[in-house]
Amino acid sequence: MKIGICGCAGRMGRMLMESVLNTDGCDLSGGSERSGAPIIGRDLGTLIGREALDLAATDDIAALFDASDALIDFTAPAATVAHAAMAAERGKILVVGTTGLTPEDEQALAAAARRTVIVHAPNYSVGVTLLTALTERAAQVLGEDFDIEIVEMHHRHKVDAPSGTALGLGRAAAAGRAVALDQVWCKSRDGHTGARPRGEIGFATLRGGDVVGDHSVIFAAEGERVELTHKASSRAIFARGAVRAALWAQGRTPGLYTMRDVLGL
Ligand SMILES: NC(=O)C1=CN([C@@H]2O[C@H](COP(=O)(O)OP(=O)(O)OC[C@H]3O[C@@H](n4cnc5c(N)ncnc54)[C@H](OP(=O)(O)O)[C@@H]3O)[C@@H](O)[C@H]2O)C=CC1
Ligand SMILES: O=C(O)C1=N[C@H](C(=O)O)C[C@H](O)C1
Repeated sequence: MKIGICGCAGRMGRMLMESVLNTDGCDLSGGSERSGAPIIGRDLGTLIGREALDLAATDDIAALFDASDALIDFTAPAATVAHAAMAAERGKILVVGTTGLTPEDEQALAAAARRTVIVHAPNYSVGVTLLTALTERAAQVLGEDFDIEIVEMHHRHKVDAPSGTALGLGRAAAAGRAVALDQVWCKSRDGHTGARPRGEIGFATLRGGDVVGDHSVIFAAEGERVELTHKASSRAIFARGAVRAALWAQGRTPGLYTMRDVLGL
């Protein structure tokens, strides 16, 4: 399978190229960055500290899509929406890791997925995908006597909050309680907030240093507390999961899939 990487010079883009090159059955077809980026024209192999690959970073997205069976996109919301439209036009598989999408961006992805296969997950690690399934089940079993709080910490460069994973965990908890997350969430607190409403799902965001990604879901009741935690110490886990998702997507019916579909969770 020929896989192209959108945002190839980013923290995840570099990891993704490494992962494609290390995976049997995958070939790296190229990598893109935005027009005018200083990296355009640079060899992708030397970009990740390997031998030259004779593939240059490009801003010619159409050419990259035409050269690829699947694209993996960990970029920024506006770029991801444009890439989804191009994947739909050209019938290419798209694996999206970008977070911070607006509801309108998510609708654009869903529209594109009527014409091609799109996998979209805020976190491609096996551990977080399991944590998501466990969160849904725990919320269902524990019920509203347990207050749910989701705490996340990421590196100082992260631009969106709460993290896509935290919101995904919130959605799973809400699904376990058969409610819509946006009816019960509290994304931050400040000042005289009043007592905590029953049924609320709260979020707390920490940023600092080089933390790859920590997430905890806390179920707190009178007399007991359950905490489910995942800590990522390498971005390689996300990259491996995304490449696995691209391979899984081959031959699927057009639609919008998640990492839970890929892992059967
Ligand atoms: N789902 C998952 O498992 C994970 C998701 N993420 C998410 O992935 C995204 C990227 O994270 P990260 O790699 O840390 O961020 P980076 O900022 O390091 O990388 C993003 C890259 O995409 C580039 N880019 C932006 N617009 C375009 C465009 N139009 N065409 C091509 N490239 C473009 C950026 O360029 P420039 O710098 O010029 O803007 C940058 O090089 C974030 O949304 C993050 O939350 C991260 C880890 C795991
Ligand atoms: O920006 C990051 O770094 C990460 N983003 C994802 C998110 O927003 O959940 C996943 C991971 O935790 C790393």
